[in-house]
Amino acid sequence: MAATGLFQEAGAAALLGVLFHLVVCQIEFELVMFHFMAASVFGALGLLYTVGFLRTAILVTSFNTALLGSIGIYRLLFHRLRKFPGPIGAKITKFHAATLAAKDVQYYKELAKMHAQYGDIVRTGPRELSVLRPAAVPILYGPNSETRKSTWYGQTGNDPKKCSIHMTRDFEQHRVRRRAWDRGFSIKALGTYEPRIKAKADLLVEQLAKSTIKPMDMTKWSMFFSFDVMGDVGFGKDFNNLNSGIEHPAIQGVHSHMTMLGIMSTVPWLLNALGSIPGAAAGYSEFFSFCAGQIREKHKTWNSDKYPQDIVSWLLKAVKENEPSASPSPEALEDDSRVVIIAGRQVHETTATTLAGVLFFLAKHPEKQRKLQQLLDKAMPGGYSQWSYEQVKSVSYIDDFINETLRLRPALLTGGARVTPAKGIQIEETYIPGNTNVVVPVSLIQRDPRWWQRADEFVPERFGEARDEMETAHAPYLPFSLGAYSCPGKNLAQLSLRTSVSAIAQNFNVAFAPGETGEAFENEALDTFTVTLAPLQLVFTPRDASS
Ligand code: HEM
Repeated sequence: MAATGLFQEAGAAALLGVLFHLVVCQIEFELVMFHFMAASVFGALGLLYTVGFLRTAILVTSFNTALLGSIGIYRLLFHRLRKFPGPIGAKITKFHAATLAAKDVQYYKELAKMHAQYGDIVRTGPRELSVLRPAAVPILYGPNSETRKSTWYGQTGNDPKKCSIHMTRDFEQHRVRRRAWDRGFSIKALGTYEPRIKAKADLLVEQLAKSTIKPMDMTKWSMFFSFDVMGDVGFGKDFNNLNSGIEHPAIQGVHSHMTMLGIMSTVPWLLNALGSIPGAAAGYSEFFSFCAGQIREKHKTWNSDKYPQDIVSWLLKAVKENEPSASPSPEALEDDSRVVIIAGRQVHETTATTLAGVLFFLAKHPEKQRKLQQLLDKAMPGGYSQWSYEQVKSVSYIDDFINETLRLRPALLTGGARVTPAKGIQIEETYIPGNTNVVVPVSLIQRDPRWWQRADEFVPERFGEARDEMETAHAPYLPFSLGAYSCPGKNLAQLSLRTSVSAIAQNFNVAFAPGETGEAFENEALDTFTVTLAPLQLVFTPRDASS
């Protein structure tokens, strides 16, 4: 009799598990996963206290087995994406992606294998598709796109009043807040950053001159340059990386967590849930308190008559003047200030990885390096002492070099996922249902030989004199993303890159250090949302001494 009762209770728990799934599969459950997990633990403890261990174990097991079974069957057989091809594991759970990412932290390579096996549109998660078609680019990322930021952006919490612009999923709130950011990147604002960036480039040149004694790891030094620029232009602070040759302590903690984050952020709710556990973000505490301290200091020394000299001051100005574009709370302002250095919870070292990429290609293609140097020499015959940003901008080959680097080595390998509107979207012959997370794998589409001639070769000329011949205008290219959520820092990044690359190419001949082949740098980039690079040992020979 007791056994029958227990059996009935287990059946009821299983039924509850299935019903629970049927209710929650209608909502974005990822965002309340932490609350569900916490409630489950308390519920199980309550049961343990009232009905004892054996019955609790049976009830919990029945509920969870039925819940997971129901989820698995639904996702495989009844889900609106059931007809899309992809690995079975990916159709059932995003932990499949986490397992692939954990292999070598090179998810983009796993994604390439999946596309080779399953075609242009692959189901890479229960409600996620990866689409390798140029037609998808304007539909997902174009200025008129009806898609929105996907669940991935809920990983630091989903309250638009508290999160940064990058994690703001509400379209209207995002649009209004972007104005404060865009002011910090206006032509006039960039004009105030320009001499300070040149000063950092001078410091870098000084340090590189020492490489004749000892090769320099340019993965590291590109990072030092770019963080010093962001310290100055972002906060009005000297991070002192270039002088000391040591990473600022506030960013060390963030850096050491990148691999783990690269893996965990493949599961949209995991970081959100872990981040809700007190103490889980301890690695970030120094960085968080650094940013909070900077805001406090700026509040104290605020002078409303002074033209803002850095990006955070532009954001603070919007707050002080009660602008609609202002960060809506002190928490949101702090999170925004963190975006200057990191996006989401990943280090925002996009400019650094691009600079290191340009230096890699300079060393790998000496003939292209010479071409760049000759063009710079022609524009500034008096050498570096005659350097001017106007002249650098007149050398369009420098932009071609940067663009080609960003094509072959985009700083965001996979790109941001977007969620489709309720009515769905049509990409050529394929209808993609509503409420689906869709991503275009940037690193794959920008190398696809169907749309790029000599796709794997480094040919900067495709963005310049060979543009028509190589049909560049028709090929999918989106290293800064496009549309409403595209990078507001693009012009600043270009300013930093043009300044540093021209300074290096004018002053030095760049070559691989003895024993360095560049292979590890080329092939072992880690996919940690933004990319993490292998070391790159280079030597910089002063040009007047060698050429
Ligand atoms: C070569 C350098 C850079 C590249 C390739 C790059 C690329 C990107 C991309 C692809 C996105 C879209 C991310 C997404 O869809 O989730 C983005 C967003 C963003 N970037 Fe950059 N970025 C660069 C430099 C910068 C710099 C220097 C800043 C200055 C702070 C910056 C600030 C931002 C911000 C605030 C966003 C979020 C925009 C929004 O959600 O509205 N970026 N960037």
